[in-house]
Amino acid sequence: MSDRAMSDKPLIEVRGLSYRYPRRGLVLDKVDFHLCQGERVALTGANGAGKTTLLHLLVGLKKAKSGEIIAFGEPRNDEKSFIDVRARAGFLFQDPDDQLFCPTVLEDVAFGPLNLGKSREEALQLAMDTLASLGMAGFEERITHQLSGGEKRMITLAAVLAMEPEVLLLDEPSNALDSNARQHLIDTLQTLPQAMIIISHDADFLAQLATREVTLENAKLNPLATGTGINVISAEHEHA
Ligand SMILES: Nc1ncnc2c1ncn2[C@@H]1O[C@H](COP(=O)(O)OP(=O)(O)OP(=O)(O)O)[C@@H](O)[C@H]1O
Repeated sequence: MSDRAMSDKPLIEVRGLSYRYPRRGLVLDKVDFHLCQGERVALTGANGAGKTTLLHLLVGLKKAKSGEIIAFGEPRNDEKSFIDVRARAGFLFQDPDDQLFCPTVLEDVAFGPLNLGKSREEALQLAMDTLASLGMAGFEERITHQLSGGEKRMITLAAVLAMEPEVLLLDEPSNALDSNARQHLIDTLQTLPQAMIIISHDADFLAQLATREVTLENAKLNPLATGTGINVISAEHEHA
């Protein structure tokens, strides 16, 4: 089945996207990409290849030098239009400390839903339910900045999922997780309905999750893996 067969209309589509940092060569050179319903796309490439930069561009945290971003059916090119994208695409940052800023875990996880207009009661319930679904019940009153790296990673995932996003953008989600937590994360992500882009250097993690793989090399995005050789899951099979 072709990549597009899951849905006629991609949730996110990028055409000819280019980006360069000041005084640097192109980190992305006319990149084309699409994410459709039902897909879990592995985004791979060497350190510094531009993977995080691409995800930042998709949600407007950086502004492309040229090219188009169409998200949820609309062209996105100014800050106002990207606010809507960020409400609908849950971004798990590479460093949990960039994402956690409230005193307690419960406040951190409830922050997103509150910000999206839920009542305090609804947001707190959603936060508690999400924490429980990730095996993190009991962490509600913990002081966020005192958590271990792996605990912070799971709390940031809860904070993202509590916003009930349509798409997940996960930047190295298995970093800092022990083998039990990592397997629990894999099991959780396998059950989620959202389409997702997963950046990871963990080939086994991707092999258990990804329905296809794209890789960044020399600023170009290629549809086939050159390095990891992960065995991708057939989206057709998964969603039959
Ligand atoms: N603010 C910045 N100014 C200049 N160069 C930057 C900046 N941020 C990132 N870069 C450079 O851009 C390149 C791409 O960075 P990016 O973080 O997107 O890579 P990555 O593929 O996610 O890497 P990793 O796998 O190591 O996380 C790297 O060479 C990085 O050093």
